[in-house]
Amino acid sequence: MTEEIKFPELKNDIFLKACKGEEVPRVPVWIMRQAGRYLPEFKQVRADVDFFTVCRSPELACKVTLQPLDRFPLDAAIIFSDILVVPQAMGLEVQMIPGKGPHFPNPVRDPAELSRVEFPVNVYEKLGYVFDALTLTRQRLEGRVPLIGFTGAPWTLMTYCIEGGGGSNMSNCKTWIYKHPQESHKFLQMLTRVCIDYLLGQIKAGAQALQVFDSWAVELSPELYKEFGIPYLVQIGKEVKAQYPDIPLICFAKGANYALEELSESGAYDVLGLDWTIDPKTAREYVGDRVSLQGNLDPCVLYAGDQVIRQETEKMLASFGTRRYIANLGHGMHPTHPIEGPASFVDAVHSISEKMINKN
Ligand SMILES: Cc1c2[nH]c(c1CCC(=O)O)Cc1[nH]c(c(CCC(=O)O)c1C)Cc1[nH]c(c(CCC(=O)O)c1C)Cc1[nH]c(c(C)c1CCC(=O)O)C2
Repeated sequence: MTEEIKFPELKNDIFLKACKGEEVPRVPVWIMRQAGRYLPEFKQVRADVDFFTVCRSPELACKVTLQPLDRFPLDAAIIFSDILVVPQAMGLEVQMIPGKGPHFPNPVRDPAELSRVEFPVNVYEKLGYVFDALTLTRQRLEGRVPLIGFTGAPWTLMTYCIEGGGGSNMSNCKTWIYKHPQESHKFLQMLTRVCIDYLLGQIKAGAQALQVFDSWAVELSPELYKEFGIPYLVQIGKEVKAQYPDIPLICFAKGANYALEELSESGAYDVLGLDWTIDPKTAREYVGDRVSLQGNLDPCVLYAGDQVIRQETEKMLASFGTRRYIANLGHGMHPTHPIEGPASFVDAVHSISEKMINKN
């Protein structure tokens, strides 16, 4: 194992403090997909370079990670990459088709094809470029804010591997679940192992917090998610925590509001992310004081102009309160969002929450 890398001292730790439920002078805010196509400077980088080439070039990945931070006073950076680098590391081809999204030319349609999936994976060999991007970015951040690493959750990754892309009704993947439950568990367990090694590598490379994205949790019934989703999320959180108890772990299981209670009781995560389909007070009732919450402004609010953004942000803050809370959207930025949207949102979170905290 390599020696621990030396990094610049952290100057803004309010995001890390909120993850652990400590007091903060204002509510921290970052935005899912804060680097992306709504930024002209991102589009400029992408004009000449393919999406996964950006991911594989530490200099470029670092550059686009820092772009939103140079525009907005965000309280955390998230490394520029994609959840689909994990299937790539397992030998599956993934293309990013402009205007359409990810595409697997040869999805794993049948359990007999599991032999095509490379396992075990040496993440240092296959995903070393992500680790290099994290180390470089943490250096270049100069301690401005903490750096978040991430992975897709096993269930969400499995849906892409089997369906070959988004936008389907998950019929192939659900056929696996219903018809081949054992093989489904086998595939999920393989993905879980790689996710754990990948997250541990990200911490060693400089990630100061980690988020697990289960973007397609919403596709499973509560009963199926309990069997095919939650246990793997818990395994990931527990194994990473066993080695790095101080690194905050965030779980964003989009649409699985019914899972909040169980996830909060598992002890595997410090923070649970919410989309906009749940009222903050209801979410807090489910999770008690066991975890911090993150979210959950409807991304479409960012189309509505400064006044509406401030009004909706104020309502959101009033409902979450300022403790054990990280402001974010309920899902990622859209490519069509106006650039003024995040500016108003970030400023509203900071100024309104600061007033709320000073009143107390
Ligand atoms: C499901 C998922 C993916 N990727 C990711 C998820 C989970 C989060 C979510 O649910 O949104 C995660 C992701 N993808 C990207 C990041 C970067 C970090 C950030 O700024 O948040 C993160 C955290 C960059 C990206 N990943 C992608 C882009 C846009 C593609 C481009 O630049 O051409 C970016 C900036 C492409 C991508 N990658 C993926 C899809 C479905 C798409 C197409 C979406 C679209 O076109 O809007 C898979």
